Amino acid sequence: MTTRPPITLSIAGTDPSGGAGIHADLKTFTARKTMGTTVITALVAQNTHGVSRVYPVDVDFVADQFDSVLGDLPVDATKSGMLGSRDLVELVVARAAEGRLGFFTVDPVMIATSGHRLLETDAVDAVRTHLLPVADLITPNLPEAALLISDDEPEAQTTEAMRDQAGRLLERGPGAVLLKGGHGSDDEVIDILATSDGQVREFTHPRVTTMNTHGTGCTLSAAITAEVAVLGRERAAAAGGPADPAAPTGKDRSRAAIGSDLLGEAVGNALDFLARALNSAADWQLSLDPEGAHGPVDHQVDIVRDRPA
Ligand SMILES: Nc1ncnc2c1ncn2[C@@H]1O[C@H](COP(=O)(O)OP(=O)(O)O)[C@@H](O)[C@H]1O
Ligand SMILES: Cc1ncc(COP(=O)(O)O)c(N)n1
Repeated sequence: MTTRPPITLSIAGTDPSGGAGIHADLKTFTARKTMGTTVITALVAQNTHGVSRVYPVDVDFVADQFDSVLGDLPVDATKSGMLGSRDLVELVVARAAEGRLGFFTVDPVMIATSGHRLLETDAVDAVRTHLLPVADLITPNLPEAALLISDDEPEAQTTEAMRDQAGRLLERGPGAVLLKGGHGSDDEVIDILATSDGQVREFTHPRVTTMNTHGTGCTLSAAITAEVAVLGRERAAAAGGPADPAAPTGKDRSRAAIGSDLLGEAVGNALDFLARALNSAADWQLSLDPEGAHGPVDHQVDIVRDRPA
């Protein structure tokens, strides 16, 4: 009998300094016990001080990367991060519609914490109208949620307003919305998960006092994606079902297989992992020029280091 680990895919841009984007995603996929694969959308020169330049990858080469991964490997769950342009958003929508991405998390990355635009303005509408409906889960932060509702929607300032916006985003067609409250300033961070079966869950964590929050959104969406892959395969094995169905896993199929209880468990596990990673790196000073630097979280927090730091 052959076996295989859960397989995850990240569609995103790079971060050579290792804290965000594809780099954060692959580390997280590994830390959360899946085999990570990637489709790279843009090469980004960035570090803990911000983005200096974006070098977009040609659409046809992104398509070739999709063919390489999806033509060969049975992907259990996928996340998208930085897509950059409208053409790339449309390509990802087309690939999602083919039904080989497994459970599909969309992190609607628009602007880096440092303020640099990572999604062209004319691509926002394609995300709203075409990408959201093919997602099983979207994970906007407070400014992204407002912009995905409309150009003049204000950012939510209260938990009630977050619940309301999560509900309105569900109307755009994703299977679930995790509205992240990391951009607030309260002592507690509240994240709201609303699913299309009408359930709403609130997750609360103490705010960690740290400058090292670069890549938290990437890490969280990758961790949720990995958890869904792991839990989904565990459930399928426990139910005696085929681990690798011959038919593609279409949108309806992955939504049906991943109920809101499993998704709630996956989000809870992923947020706990992120809290450990944030706490572990809270006092890190990595940059040669620490003033104003936003360092990464500790993706390795659960992996024993056998040498002194
Ligand atoms: N200082 C912090 N303390 C605790 N959790 C945080 C902190 N900053 C971010 N998080 C967690 O990381 C998640 C993603 O962060 P957020 O800033 O909302 O998104 P993004 O990185 O996409 O802008 C939040 O939902 C929250 O759970
Ligand atoms: C390639 C890439 N994707 C996403 C982010 C957002 O991360 P953050 O909001 O923490 O800067 C980033 N900086 N770079």
